[in-house]
Amino acid sequence: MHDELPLSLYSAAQVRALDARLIESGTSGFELMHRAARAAWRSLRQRWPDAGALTVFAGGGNNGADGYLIASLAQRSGWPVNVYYLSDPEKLEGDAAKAYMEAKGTGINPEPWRAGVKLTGVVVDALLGTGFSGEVREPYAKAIEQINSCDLPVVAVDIPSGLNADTGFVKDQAVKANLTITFIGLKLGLLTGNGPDYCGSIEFAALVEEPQNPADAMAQRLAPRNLPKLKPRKRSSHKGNFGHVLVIGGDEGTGGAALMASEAALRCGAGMISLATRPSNVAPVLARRPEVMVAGVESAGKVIALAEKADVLAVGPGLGQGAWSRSVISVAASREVPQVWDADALNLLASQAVTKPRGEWIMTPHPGEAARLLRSDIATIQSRRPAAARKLAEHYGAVVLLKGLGTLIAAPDGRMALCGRGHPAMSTGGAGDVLTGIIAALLAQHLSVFDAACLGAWLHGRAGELLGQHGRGLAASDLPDTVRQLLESYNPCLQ
Ligand SMILES: NC(=O)C1=CN([C@@H]2O[C@H](COP(=O)(O)OP(=O)(O)OC[C@H]3O[C@@H](n4cnc5c(N)ncnc54)[C@H](O)[C@@H]3O)[C@@H](O)[C@H]2O)[C@H](O)CC1
Ligand SMILES: [K+]
Repeated sequence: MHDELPLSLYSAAQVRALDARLIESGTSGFELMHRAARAAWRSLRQRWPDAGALTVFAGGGNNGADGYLIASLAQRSGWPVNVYYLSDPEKLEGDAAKAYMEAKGTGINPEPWRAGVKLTGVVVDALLGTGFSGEVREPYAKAIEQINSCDLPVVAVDIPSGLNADTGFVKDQAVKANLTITFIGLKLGLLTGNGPDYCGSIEFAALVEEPQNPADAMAQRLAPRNLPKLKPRKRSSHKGNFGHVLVIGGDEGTGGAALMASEAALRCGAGMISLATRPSNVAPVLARRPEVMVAGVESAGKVIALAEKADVLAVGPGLGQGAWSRSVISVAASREVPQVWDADALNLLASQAVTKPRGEWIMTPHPGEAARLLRSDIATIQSRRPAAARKLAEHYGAVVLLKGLGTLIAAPDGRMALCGRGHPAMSTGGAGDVLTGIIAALLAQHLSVFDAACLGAWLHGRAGELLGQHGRGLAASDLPDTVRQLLESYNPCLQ
């Protein structure tokens, strides 16, 4: 996966600002373009050394200019090159005009793109980069369709054309690349939403030596080198040092969800785990996990006593939304201890059947729950994931873990992280309940709400990848053991 990529993630506008700063500080834009073209050509040749030919689709801006320069490099290396332009290059200005002239100077004869032109070798998508906005206009849309229908390798320059670099959203169509080489700043949209499906593998070229300043970026990508850590355990430790998690959930018939959350909290190191659930779930939980202090509760009364002993609450797994659910969740809302709310807890909050908790808390909505919480719809949420996560965080005063490809973690103070880990095999019942338990255990072991959400997301996603290697049929209850091993390998229990 992408662990060698930079940690800072940028919007297109932030990259353009970085660009401008580099140019102001003396590096010419044309020089940056040459560096970009050389980096792209180097990656392309490494990946397809025997392709022997290039077909470049050039747009009407500097992304197109990159394409002209890449074509020049290929031409000089003896590869036959076809360049098809989507905007009249004679109208290009500044550096882009210079790039076009350079291509012509190497004997390239760019032609206007039209449907049915012949594609050979490796296809280079230099149509749209950070200057793309709105919906892909014609004839770009048809050119993208032709690129996507050819069975040749496709390299996207900076961004797959048609992909929104800030949100990872694709409105109609975008280039489906085998490889994306992106420059100066890694764009957030390449790693979230539709981005991973369109980028193929991602390579990054900084083009300059200057280290990146995270303050300039929109988000930080989570990787082993920047993950939050639990403190090593003293030999004199006892279970009270590692917190008492109370899971509130498990309506009739959904006790398994509450059990999985409890099991995950256990496997992630919480000192004690209690579970407040429907009485009918008590026996099966005890049978499976005697370590979990399970109590059958009919309504809020008994939950209050349990909640008073808990350091952390995990609310929602298998909770349901009926009268019993509304009664027991009201206890959580009244408590000040750190909490993680998921699933039906969020649905009850969205329907205003309960108020949000009083203390620090984390919500872990999937896009559907986020839509309900924002009175919106899934398509809208997915079209602006970063903004949706941020809006939820501000509105509810919570750390928001917005699930979906490229999980986003947003804090009310504006911090944002992205977890690129995960696997399609994790699309299985219970995976979310396990995440809730993991996060609760990390809160119980004294991580902050933002750090617990970040580390929890990463452990969960990475464990899913490891188990996903065995294909479909990943059972959510397989995750906690793998998470436990991952945690130990990344953050050893003893000094
Ligand atoms: N020093 C630099 O600037 C460097 C830039 N790099 C490359 O340049 C692009 C950004 O170039 P820019 O000219 O700002 O924009 P684009 O080329 O991405 O796009 C502008 C181009 O696209 C047309 N357009 C915009 N939206 C649409 C749409 N919805 N449908 C159709 N056409 C659209 C617009 O009319 C213009 O013609 C950056 O990505 C890099 O590739 C260098 O790599 C580094 C130095
Ligand atoms: K592009």
